[in-house]
Amino acid sequence: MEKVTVLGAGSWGTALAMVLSNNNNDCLLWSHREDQAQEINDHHTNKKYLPNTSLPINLKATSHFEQAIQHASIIVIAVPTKAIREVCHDMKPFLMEKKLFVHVSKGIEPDSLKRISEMLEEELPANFVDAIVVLSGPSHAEEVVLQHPTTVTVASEKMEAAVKMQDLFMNNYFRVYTNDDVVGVEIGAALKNVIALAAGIVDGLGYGDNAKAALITRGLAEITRLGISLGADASTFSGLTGMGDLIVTCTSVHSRNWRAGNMLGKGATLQTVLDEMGMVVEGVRTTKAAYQLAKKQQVDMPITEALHSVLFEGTHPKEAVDILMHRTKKHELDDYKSF
Ligand SMILES: NC(=O)c1ccc[n+]([C@@H]2O[C@H](COP(=O)([O-])OP(=O)(O)OC[C@H]3O[C@@H](n4cnc5c(N)ncnc54)[C@H](O)[C@@H]3O)[C@@H](O)[C@H]2O)c1
Ligand SMILES: O=P(O)(O)OC[C@H](O)CO
Repeated sequence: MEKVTVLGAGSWGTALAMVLSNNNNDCLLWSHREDQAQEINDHHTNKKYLPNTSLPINLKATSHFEQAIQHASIIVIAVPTKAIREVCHDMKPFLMEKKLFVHVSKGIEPDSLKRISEMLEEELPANFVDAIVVLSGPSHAEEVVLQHPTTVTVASEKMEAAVKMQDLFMNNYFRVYTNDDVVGVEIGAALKNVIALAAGIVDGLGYGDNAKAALITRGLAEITRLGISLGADASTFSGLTGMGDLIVTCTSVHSRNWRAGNMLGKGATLQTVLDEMGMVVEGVRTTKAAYQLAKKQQVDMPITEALHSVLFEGTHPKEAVDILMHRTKKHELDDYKSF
């Protein structure tokens, strides 16, 4: 039994805290909202994020940040990308010993163009960091809490830490693989949300399965190109955190990114969509970051560019699809020659 703290009591933090509690760990879930921590402790529910779910009795919650940090030497960070720096910054005064940090967020920071593990490295004092691990893969919280079979990957530059987290999370419904390609895992995790937004848009426009298959396949090609330019291993993108997560996010009604795209495709404005979702839609901010990163790396990312023009430049989704369809004709494998 390990002591573990999960920071962030949204859908994913709560689902992972359930996995850890089911595995008989002493898991403390931190929420920045006192009423939510109280609901979890008193009623074993988290109705806003996981309606109809009974949480394990051995799962405890707190809104006391210092208590949460001091509870464990394993800290799972499950807040949206936008909140990563703030949470790490707030942690600093309470770090008294080396800890193992696992992050499960899927995004890239606009402007700095940093991946999550790079943000953690910048924000957390190195003398208190035992290791940084990323956990990612095709995994909707809604299915994990039903204990439906799910597979994910843990990646770290320190393989023994990845193996330790594999053992901590793994059980009969949650299968965990290891990988040492942190860049590939984080780039796949973040960029699949961009493609999922686009997949939702084409569904919203009523274009159907051919268009979606095209987006997933050509989306994977541009994600792979970007990843390789940043030093990732090409084969990571055909794994769980690449193709696997693209499939689940582009095809599931559980996906907030797909749902947001779907509303956009049906004519809603971005602001209306974000107001109605009430949960994080990582792909919006990551589209901005991916667009900037593609320019910086001089990598051709036409789908990302098209989505950027829809989200931030007022292009109508139908027009963006037309632009993609009228790109210069080419050999299908041209892109792969530079891999
Ligand atoms: N939901 C899933 O199925 C799933 C699966 C895999 C990965 N993820 C990733 O996990 C991350 C979190 O997603 P989620 O689904 O749990 O989001 P969510 O919207 O369901 O919950 C986010 C939680 O973070 C809290 N939060 C927001 N800003 C905060 C701040 N500044 N300080 C502290 N807490 C703050 C919110 O109150 C909420 O409890 C995202 O990067 C997402 O891509 C989600
Ligand atoms: O609901 P989404 O779109 O944030 O996707 C959730 C997970 O990342 C799927 O693996």
